[in-house]
Amino acid sequence: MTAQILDGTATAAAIKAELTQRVAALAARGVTPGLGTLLVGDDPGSRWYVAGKHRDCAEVGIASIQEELPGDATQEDIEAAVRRLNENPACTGFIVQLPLPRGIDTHRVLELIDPDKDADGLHPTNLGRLVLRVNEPVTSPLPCTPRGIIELVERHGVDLRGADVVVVGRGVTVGRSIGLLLTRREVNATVTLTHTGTADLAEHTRNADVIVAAAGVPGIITADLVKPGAVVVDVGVSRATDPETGKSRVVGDVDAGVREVASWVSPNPGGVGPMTRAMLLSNVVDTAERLAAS
Ligand SMILES: Nc1nc2c(c(=O)[nH]1)N[C@@H](CN(C=O)c1ccc(C(=O)N[C@@H](CCC(=O)O)C(=O)O)cc1)CN2
Repeated sequence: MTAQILDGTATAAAIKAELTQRVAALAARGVTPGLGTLLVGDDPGSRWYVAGKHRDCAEVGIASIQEELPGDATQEDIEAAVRRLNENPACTGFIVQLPLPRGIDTHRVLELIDPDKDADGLHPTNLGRLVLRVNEPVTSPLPCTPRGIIELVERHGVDLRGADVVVVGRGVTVGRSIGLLLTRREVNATVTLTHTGTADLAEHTRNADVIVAAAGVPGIITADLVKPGAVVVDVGVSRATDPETGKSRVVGDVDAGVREVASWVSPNPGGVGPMTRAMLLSNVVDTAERLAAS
């Protein structure tokens, strides 16, 4: 068996085309959604990611609001910038690009974001809403990567209802939050969360219909850990030097050999990353639509 590809680049492009239509419909009602970003310091990687978010915005017609602070900005400077974005009526939702410089209390900064403007969907209030409102429609921003993973899998025709999903990794952006979405009634999967303290990882993954690999350990998911025909989503982002080109490149958690066993595999890069970006835009458009309807 050679696995089929869960193509995040193509799926994200389709979602962006849908969002372009929704933004045009909002524009016809006099509403322009705006994404704000706060970038602190001059890390080239973070700058590149932020630039990508604004390119995505331009593509679908979302306005861009950019706040930038130098690397020696104080906690107070950063919190003041968050308050400006909270109060800016042109800003429908915003993100604080992570990581923040050493010495900054990141939790304090992130908790200051107005939950209704939390485009990353990771504010404690929004995660708490997902915990508490399990049987109600979601009316708050959703965590982008988990939402992107579910969209990626479902848009390729994979039915998650009743599926046994094993998540590997307990980080906040994926491991901790994805179960909140997968176990909602509209998805109805059963979720096992594994981590570095799991006694026998293989025992869990070998029984899984779907594996979400978000451990950040290159190649941790090898073919012998995968049930034949399972769906494997590669979320891990590590960097390694390519021995042929000498250049740094992204390496995921899923070993190449898994493609011989699985039914579907997400490439990395080109899988979950582009979907996360598309879901950031979706959160902004969803919020703008909710505001326009209220
Ligand atoms: N406030 C946030 N900060 C950070 C986040 C986040 O979601 N919110 N995530 C990362 C960086 N990031 C977005 O900010 C991000 C990383 C990677 C990708 C992506 O599409 N990657 C490509 C591969 C790119 C490469 O080859 O280097 C892919 O997977 O195909 C998008 C966004 C930390 N900070």
